[in-house]
Amino acid sequence: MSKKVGVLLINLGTPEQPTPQSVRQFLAEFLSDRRVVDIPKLLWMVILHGVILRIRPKKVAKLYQSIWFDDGSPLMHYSRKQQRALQQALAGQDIPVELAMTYGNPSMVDAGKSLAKQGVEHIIALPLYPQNSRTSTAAAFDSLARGLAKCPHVPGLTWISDYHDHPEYIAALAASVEEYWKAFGRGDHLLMSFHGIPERLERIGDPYPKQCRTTAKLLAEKLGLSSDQWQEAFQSRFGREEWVKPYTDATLVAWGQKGMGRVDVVAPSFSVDCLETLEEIQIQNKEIYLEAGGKDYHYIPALNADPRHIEFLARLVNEYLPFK
Ligand SMILES: C=CC1=C(C)c2cc3[nH]c(cc4nc(cc5[nH]c(cc1n2)c(C)c5CCC(=O)O)C(CCC(=O)O)=C4C)c(C)c3C=C
Ligand SMILES: [Fe+2]
Ligand SMILES: [Fe+2]
Repeated sequence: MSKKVGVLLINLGTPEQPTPQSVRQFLAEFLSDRRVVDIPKLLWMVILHGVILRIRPKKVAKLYQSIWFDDGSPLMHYSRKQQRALQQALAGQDIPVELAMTYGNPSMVDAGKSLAKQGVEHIIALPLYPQNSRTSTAAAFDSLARGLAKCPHVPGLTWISDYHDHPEYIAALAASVEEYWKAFGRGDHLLMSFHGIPERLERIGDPYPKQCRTTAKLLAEKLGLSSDQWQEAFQSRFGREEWVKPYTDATLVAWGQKGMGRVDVVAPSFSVDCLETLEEIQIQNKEIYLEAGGKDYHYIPALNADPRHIEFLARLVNEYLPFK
């Protein structure tokens, strides 16, 4: 038995415009998701609507403005590029590729309809999160399930839960670091900065932090780095809870205060560049490091639509093909 297969690339979502209204709409949907914030619902709704959505959108809209591209949000720009490139890579196999966001547009429903129109009866869903967390991957799964609930029938489904230790993913990351070093010289230390999650979630079984540590170790091994040449850290802390440590910003302050030389930063939990890499890592964290006394700081871009990344994604899809 064989059915036509299609690929659904999934990422987080992003505001339509770098304006407070648009950012508020995005944050309201994202931060209302119980997979992302799981404190008691009534309390959280009061904090979210009473405080956070009144203050944060204005501040964060300015940050988006500082990195916005001519054609929109960087996350959307690179996600579209990935979709087109993967579509091309899989064209010979007649496998269509659609893009959907967990929050906002393009929606799961629109992407599903488009795949159905192209005759797809089995979807390979590929969340572009190398490491699996309830706050990202599981949230994407819920969003897909909500989308499918609106469809007349549910197609076959293959869910790629993570690829944090896939040798070709590690090789693509290592090649991007080496290429960067070849073009711009090499720092004394490599900081691998992953998006953080609350520490409490790791204690109750979220596999994400452990998978990040594995990715970091494998990348260091592939690059031939000794333990004093690299470190992993976790960024983008939100709220008052303790998040997984070490924190990226605190690490950079400590390194700067020691008067360390050049630091290179790579972000292996981000498939595409976005606010958290282009603004938080490339702008904010650079300032933090230099102000603390560090000498030089470079951000190594995400894999985005790099040919090696697309080749890896095409291979991953092929490894998960249900009908061989
Ligand atoms: C409780 C808060 C958050 C958790 C948990 C969280 C997990 C998480 N997020 C990503 C990937 C991205 N997050 C991005 C932005 C972003 N993240 C949070 C909060 C949590 N994330 C907020 C509030 C924001 C918006 C910006 C802000 O207000 O500070 C983005 C970038 C989006 C963009 O438009 O560019 C990405 C990507 C992962 C992978 C993850 C868990 C592993
Ligand atoms: Fe986030
Ligand atoms: Fe951030």
